[in-house]
Amino acid sequence: MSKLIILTAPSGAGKTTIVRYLLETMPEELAFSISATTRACRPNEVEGKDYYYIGVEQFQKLIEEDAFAEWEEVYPNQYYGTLHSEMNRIWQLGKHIVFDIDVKGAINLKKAYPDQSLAIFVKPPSKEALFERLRQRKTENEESLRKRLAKAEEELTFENKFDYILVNDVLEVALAEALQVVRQFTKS
Ligand SMILES: Nc1ncnc2c1ncn2[C@@H]1O[C@H](COP(=O)(O)OP(=O)(O)OP(=O)(O)O)[C@@H](O)[C@H]1O
Ligand SMILES: Nc1nc2c(ncn2[C@@H]2O[C@H](COP(=O)(O)O)[C@@H](O)[C@H]2O)c(=O)[nH]1
Repeated sequence: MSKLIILTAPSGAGKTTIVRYLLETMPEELAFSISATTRACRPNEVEGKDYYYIGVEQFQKLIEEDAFAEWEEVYPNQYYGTLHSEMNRIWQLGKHIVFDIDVKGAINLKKAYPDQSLAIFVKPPSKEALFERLRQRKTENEESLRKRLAKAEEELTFENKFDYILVNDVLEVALAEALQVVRQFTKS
């Protein structure tokens, strides 16, 4: 049976880094769920690989058409969502689906697929480390950085809602632990 591996965390905790490693290490078994988003494409990102970049109007039309398995307005006027069509695409490949989604989206997806999903909360070693990682990544301007840090404060209180808490302190340790947990889950 195809399974759902959901990685969630406050912005900057390292879930994209961990997701990329899992996909590179288990390419035959795992595929990434490419979300739709209304946020702008970053210089290092690729349409149809990192996200499907769409406008707010199109996003709202898709909501009305019930095209999303889950969606959230993660930041004001920035929508992100998992399309049913994307999940079907990966199921047709016969692979397990890996998600990189926000905390509320992860809770909703887990509720929708309780028997076949593993929801992993990636936890930074400290708030200071999280803030520093986000600043160092240099993807955000002052305003979006402030919004992400404010939201992170709230999201850090949700860790007990998930199946597994993965502390991402030393990256190599976290990657090895993530791989072990995912291998065990996909075999079960
Ligand atoms: N263990 C670690 N130690 C130091 N830096 C790290 C570690 N893990 C990830 N990073 C770095 O921290 C930054 C944030 O990581 P990443 O982009 O993976 O976070 P994220 O949780 O996916 O954030 P977002 O939700 O904003 O997309 C990146 O620059 C990444 O290289
Ligand atoms: N609920 C959902 N959240 C999603 C989805 N795709 C990504 N995300 C989350 O949004 C934030 C911001 O991402 P960024 O790429 O702008 O840094 C982060 O927490 C992602 O995990 C989705 O389909 N649904």
